[in-house]
Amino acid sequence: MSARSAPKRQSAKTPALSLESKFLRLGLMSAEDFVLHLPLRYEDETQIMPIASARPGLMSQIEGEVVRSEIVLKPRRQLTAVLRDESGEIHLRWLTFYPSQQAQMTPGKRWRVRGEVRGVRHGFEMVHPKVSVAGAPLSMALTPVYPTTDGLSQASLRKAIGSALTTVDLCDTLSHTIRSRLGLMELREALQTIHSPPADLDPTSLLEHTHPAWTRIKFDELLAQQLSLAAARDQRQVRRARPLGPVVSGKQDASLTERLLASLPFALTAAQARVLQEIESDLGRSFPMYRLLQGDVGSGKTIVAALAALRAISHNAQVALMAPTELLAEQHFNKMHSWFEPLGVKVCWLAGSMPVKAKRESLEAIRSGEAKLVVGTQALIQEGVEFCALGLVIVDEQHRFGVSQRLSLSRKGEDAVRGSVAGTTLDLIPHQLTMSATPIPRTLAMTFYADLEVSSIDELPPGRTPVVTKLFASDRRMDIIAHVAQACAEGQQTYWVCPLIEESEALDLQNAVDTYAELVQALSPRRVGLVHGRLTPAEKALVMNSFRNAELDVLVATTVIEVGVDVPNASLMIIEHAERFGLAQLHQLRGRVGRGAKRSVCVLMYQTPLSMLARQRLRAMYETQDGFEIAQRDLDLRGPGELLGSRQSGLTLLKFADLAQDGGLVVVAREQAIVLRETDPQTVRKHLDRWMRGKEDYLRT
Ligand SMILES: Nc1ncnc2c1ncn2[C@@H]1O[C@H](COP(=O)(O)OP(=O)(O)OP(=O)(O)O)[C@@H](O)[C@H]1O
Repeated sequence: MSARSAPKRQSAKTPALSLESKFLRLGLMSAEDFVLHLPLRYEDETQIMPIASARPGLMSQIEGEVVRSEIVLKPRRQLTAVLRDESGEIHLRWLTFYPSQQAQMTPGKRWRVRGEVRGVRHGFEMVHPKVSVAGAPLSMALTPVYPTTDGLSQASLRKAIGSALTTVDLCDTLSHTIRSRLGLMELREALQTIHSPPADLDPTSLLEHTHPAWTRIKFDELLAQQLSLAAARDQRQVRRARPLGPVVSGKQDASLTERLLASLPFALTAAQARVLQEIESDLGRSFPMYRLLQGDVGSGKTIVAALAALRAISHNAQVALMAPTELLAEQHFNKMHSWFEPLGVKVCWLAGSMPVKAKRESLEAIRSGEAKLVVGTQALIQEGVEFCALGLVIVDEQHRFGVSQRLSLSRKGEDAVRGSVAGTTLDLIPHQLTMSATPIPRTLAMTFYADLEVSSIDELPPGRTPVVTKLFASDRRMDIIAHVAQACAEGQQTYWVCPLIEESEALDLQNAVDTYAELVQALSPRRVGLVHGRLTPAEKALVMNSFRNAELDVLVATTVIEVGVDVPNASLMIIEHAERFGLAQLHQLRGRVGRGAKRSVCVLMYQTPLSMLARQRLRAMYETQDGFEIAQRDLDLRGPGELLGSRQSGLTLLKFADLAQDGGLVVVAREQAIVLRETDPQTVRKHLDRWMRGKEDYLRT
C-alpha cells in the first residue's frame, strides 16, 4: 500500500483530499505515521456495571429501566431522568436536548447509558450520557480513543490506522537478541495490541499503560531521547575550548590550589575530592565541559567550585560565577573574596544594582583581565560585559531557571566569549559548570540533564549532627515562641520563616512584618531582624551580615533565605505554615540549620486540617534528611515538571513514559543507547527518524 492510499480508499463518502488534509494536520502521511499515532485512552464498553458499584470519576456503562423523567425549569431548563437496575438508581441529566431525547426517556423503557459518574447530593448522576439500545451485544474489546483534530472522527482514524497496520512495512529497531535480553515485546505486536486490543486482555493493564505493549513503546521513546541527547553531546565535542589541564608543579601558579587548601580549616571529604577530580579532568580537554555538580544542602559545593575556578585562573583564564539572586551571589562573593584575596587573586563583584562608578571600575577590571573571578547575578552575561579571557562559567542553582533559560544562558555564555579571547580569532567556548543544591533523582537527571555529565557529592562533611525535625500544630505557637526564647538564652541563633502565600507578595510581606513585630515584643530584649524580598540588595546584605556576625538572635525571613544561605551558628529554624511549602523547598529551608557542630532543630508548624499531599510531605520531612531520598519522594508525589520548578521543562517531550513510574526503563534505555551508538549507527539513525521527528530543536543547544 502506498502510505497515502489507506485513508483514501476507505472513505468513499468524504472527499479524499479533505480527509487527507485533516490527517496531514496530525502529521499523518505514511503508513508508519498512522501506526505510531497512539491512543490517548480507551473506552471500556466490554461490560455492564451494576449501578451500586458505580464510583465518581469513572467512565461507566450501565443498563436499566427509566422510572421517572421530567423537564425541570430551575436553575435552568433541563431534562432529567432516573434509571434503575436491580442494584440501585442513577440520575441522568441533559442541559440541552431534543424532543426525541425526551421521548426516549419515557418511564418503562430500557436503555444502556454510558458516561462519567459524578457524586451529587442525591446520589450518583451522569450528565449527557451516551444512550444506546439495552441488551445489544457488548464490545469484545477496549476501544482506542486517538488524539484528533477538528472534523476528523474517531471512526475515520480507527479505520485508517487499522488499514495501515495490515500493510505497514515496519522494521524493528531492536534485534531479537536485544528484545529477549531486555524482555521487550516485538514492536509490530505491541502496536497491534495497542490499536486493537484482544478480547481476552486484562483491560486495566492497557488502560494504565502497564501492559508489555506499552512498556515497549515507552522504552523506544526513552531510547530515542537518550540517543539524541548523546548525539547533542557529541556535537558539542566538536566545539573547541581552551584546555585547562594540570599546571606543571613547581610553577608559582600551581601552588594556588595548595595554598587555598592549606588555608582551610578543614580537609576535603572523599566525595568532594572525587568530584573535583572529575571536573578537573574535563577542564583539561580541548572541548568544553558541560557538567552538573549536584549535592545535598550543606554538602560543600562552594569550595569545589572555588578549586575549579582556581584551576582556570592558574592558566590566566577568567571565571564567571553566577547565582540566581543577589543575596546568594553576594554570599558567594564574600566567601570567594576571603579565600582568593590572600592568594593575590582579584575577585570582582558585578550586579545590576551597583553604583555607576563602582560598576565602571568592575567592567574595566573585567575587560583588562585584572579581575580573575567575577561574581554576580545573571546581569553578568546580560549586560554585554566584555571579558578578556573567559575560560569557565559557573552557574549556581541553574535548574531553577528552567530548561529554556538554561539553554539561552549557555548560548549567552558562548556569545560573551566569542571574539573576546585576547589575541585570537578562535571560536572558543568557555567550560561550564552548573551547581544544583536540589538533588535530582538519578533517573530524572538522566533525562533532564542527560546532555550534561553529572557529579554528585553524596557525603556530608564530618561532624554534622542530624537536624531534629519536630511537627507542631499552629495552635501551639506560644509554646514555640517560648522555645525560641530558651534558645536565645542559650546563645543559639534562630531563623523564623514566614508562610508562603501564593501569588501575593504583598501579603507575604505583611505577614513577615507582623510576625517580626510580634517576636520583637515577645522576645524583648533579644535582637530580632527582618529580611524579605522587597529590601534592596544592600539592605538585605546588611541584615544578613548582622545575623552572620551574631548581632541578631532571631531572623524573621520570607523564603528569600531558601537557597544557599550559610550561617553555621544558626541552629533553630521555625517554618510557619509548613504545609504550604513544597518538599524540595522545605528541605532547602531546613538545610539552613545543622551546618555547624551544634545539635539543630527544625520546627514545622502546620495548620489543620491537612490535605493528603501536605500530610505526606510533612511525613517525608520527618522521616528522612537525605536530599536524594526526598527528591525521589517529591517526584513520586508531584511528578517531574513540578519538581524541576518549570512546566516547560522539556519533559513534555516524553509522551508515553512517566519518569515517576518508569525510572527502571530509563536506566536500561541509557545503557542500550550506549551500546547501539557504538555498534550500529544505522539502527540509531532509523530509531531517531522514527521517534524524534520534529523535536530536534530542543537538542540544538
Ligand atoms: N570538607 C569539609 N569539611 C568541613 N566543613 C566543610 C567542608 N566542605 C565545606 N564545609 C563547610 O560546610 C558549609 C556548607 O558548605 P557550602 O555552603 O559549600 O554548602 P553547599 O553545598 O553550597 O550547600 P547549600 O547548597 O545548602 O548552600 C560551609 O560552612 C563550608 O565551609
